Amino acid sequence: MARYELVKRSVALITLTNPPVNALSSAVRHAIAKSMECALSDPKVTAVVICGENGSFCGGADIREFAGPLKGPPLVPLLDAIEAGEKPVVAAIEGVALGGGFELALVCHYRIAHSKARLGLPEVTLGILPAAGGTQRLPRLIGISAALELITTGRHISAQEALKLGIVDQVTEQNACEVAVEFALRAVAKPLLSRRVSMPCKPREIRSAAVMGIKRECLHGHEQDLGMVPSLGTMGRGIAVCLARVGISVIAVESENKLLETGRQMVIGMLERDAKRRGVSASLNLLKFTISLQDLKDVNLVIEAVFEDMALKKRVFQELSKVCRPATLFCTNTSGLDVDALAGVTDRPHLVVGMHFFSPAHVMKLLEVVCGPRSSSETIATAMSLGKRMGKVRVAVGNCPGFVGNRMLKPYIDQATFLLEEGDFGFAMGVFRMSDLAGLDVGWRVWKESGLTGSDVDPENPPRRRQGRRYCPIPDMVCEKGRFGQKTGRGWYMYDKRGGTNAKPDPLIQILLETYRSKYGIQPHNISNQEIIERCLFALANEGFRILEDGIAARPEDIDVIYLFGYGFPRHRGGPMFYASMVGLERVLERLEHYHQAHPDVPHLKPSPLLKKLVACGSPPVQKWREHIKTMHSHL
Ligand SMILES: CCCCCCC/C=C/C(=O)SCCNC(=O)CCNC(=O)[C@H](O)C(C)(C)COP(=O)(O)OP(=O)(O)OC[C@H]1O[C@@H](n2cnc3c(N)ncnc32)[C@H](O)[C@@H]1OP(=O)(O)O
Repeated sequence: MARYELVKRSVALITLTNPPVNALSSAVRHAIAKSMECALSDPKVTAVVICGENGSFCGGADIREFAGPLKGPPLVPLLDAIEAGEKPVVAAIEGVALGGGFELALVCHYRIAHSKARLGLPEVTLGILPAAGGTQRLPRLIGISAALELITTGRHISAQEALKLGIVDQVTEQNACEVAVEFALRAVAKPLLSRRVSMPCKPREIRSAAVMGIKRECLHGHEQDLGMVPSLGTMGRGIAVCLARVGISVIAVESENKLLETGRQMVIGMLERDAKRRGVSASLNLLKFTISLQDLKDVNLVIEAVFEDMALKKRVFQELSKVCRPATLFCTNTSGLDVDALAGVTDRPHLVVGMHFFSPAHVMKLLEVVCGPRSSSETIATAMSLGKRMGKVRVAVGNCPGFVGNRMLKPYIDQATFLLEEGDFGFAMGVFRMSDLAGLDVGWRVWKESGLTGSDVDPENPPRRRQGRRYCPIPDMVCEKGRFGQKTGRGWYMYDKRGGTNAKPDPLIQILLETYRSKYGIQPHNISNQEIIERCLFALANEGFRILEDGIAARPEDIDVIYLFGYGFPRHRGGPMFYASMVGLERVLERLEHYHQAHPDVPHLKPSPLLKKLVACGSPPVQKWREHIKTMHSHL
């Protein structure tokens, strides 16, 4: 009822043999159980392939046994044991994988399908529901709506559709069994945890954490001696407070005794005020301050919150790799740098994850958990669970420049500055106040690093264009005057003091704009509120559609949560994606097309393919968009 053989010296090949469709009779279930036992206990076996004889994987429960009493091993524990096994199991699907046969494939860690294979859960056509885990595993794998559709219709799908939905890992024209054996050999060294569809990964318990910050001023010194110059900055202080107030022991790293004392006083002050407000005693005994990285050797997790500089962060992670236990998780609070590049310099890339807090970290609710391609499911689950314990609204996102929130901000801010260039200064100033608050130098540094501005860029050749697209240099001109926003008391607005929050229009900015416009012969014109809103918000949502296409966010609701909790998007509008759906996707598309025609050198205004596709499909409601998205990030 199942043949067991060793192929390629280390792969156990289990072939179901129950003609005509290798249905899961009691004898077949018994044979699978025995074969798996052999495979898992034989040290020569490093991987397993399950296939079916005569070009058919498995037609499901053996309907010939339906009339009698259940005999032989029950299917559900058998399938659970296959999934839980410590050796990779690959399903080689030829012909059909239906009902229980499909459920058998779902417990395998990888699925290879022949191009002519068909898969489905036809139970509904027999008046029953999939009873061997299909109703749980399939939604986890492909999302609730797509799974519900397959479960409730019993529709058979092709191998190609299964690939598109993310059910199979590879489709082949060749012998699926041979391809699966080769695949299994390559899967041997890979972690299995994230391949177990049914098992929500268990997070680790975090009892102790370290928070490291390095202020910008220490950057130069740090280049000479990494270990001794860390210093807890604003983000580090906020994160340390968040950790201590939920009972986690925190080691805060400072660079020198003077800074140590200042940092200690600030954190203790924050915790005492916080405890007073909440009517509890401050958890000061959980805090330790140190200037020695050696003190981090036993912590469960480190949150790096150093100055936003890739080279510096890399050095910090290299140093941490030397000091910390091999199991310590490394989290980075970067707001947009490549998490995988940081993982790559450590001795534990699977234990590296982004935890992007928003400033001030002890107040702002949002936490983006950035999943690098090598972050393990356990690492991600731990970061998500820690965020929950800290009372954060957590969204798992993919790894790309700016992740979700800051990536979408770019086209939004670009539009605001282009509007500033074209029109008068009298429109709603949300973008500019926000930029003053965040610090104008942050974006300026990123633009310099990406070659958009700086001493080696000729601003006049060609003017107002960079890298083949429209570019507005006004923000650079503001920064060149040392106006970095609230922290310098001057930015787009003027403030009564450094760090002041009371923004007043600054005549110097008005003069700067007038001089700039006359230099480039720009005739300012009135810009309607409608155009301002459409160009800023539709460009924002348009980037959101691209983020969904790229698999950086799993669903539009995640983007909305990020904007509601991290960027002050008006609650009653529901977030940029919900807002776009309320305006009407046809309208958003039509306006973006209009603005892109008027500004062909602004690629962010070009409607994204997903937006076009959704409109072509009749503008489905937000919760249905996922069905139209091809790319799915396996961790999200
Ligand atoms: C009891 C403990 C286990 C708990 C179960 C847990 C949950 C699992 C539930 C299920 O799996 S329910 C069963 C789901 N499977 C099906 O509904 C498949 C039904 N079959 C088909 O759709 C088709 O037969 C086919 C597989 C697509 C093949 O179609 P084709 O047109 O190529 O050939 P057919 O003439 O239809 O069939 C050929 C031959 O195969 C026999 N057969 C098909 N499926 C089964 C089966 N599941 N069990 C036993 N036999 C099956 C079919 O009767 C034909 O036989 P003959 O008439 O030629 O003798």
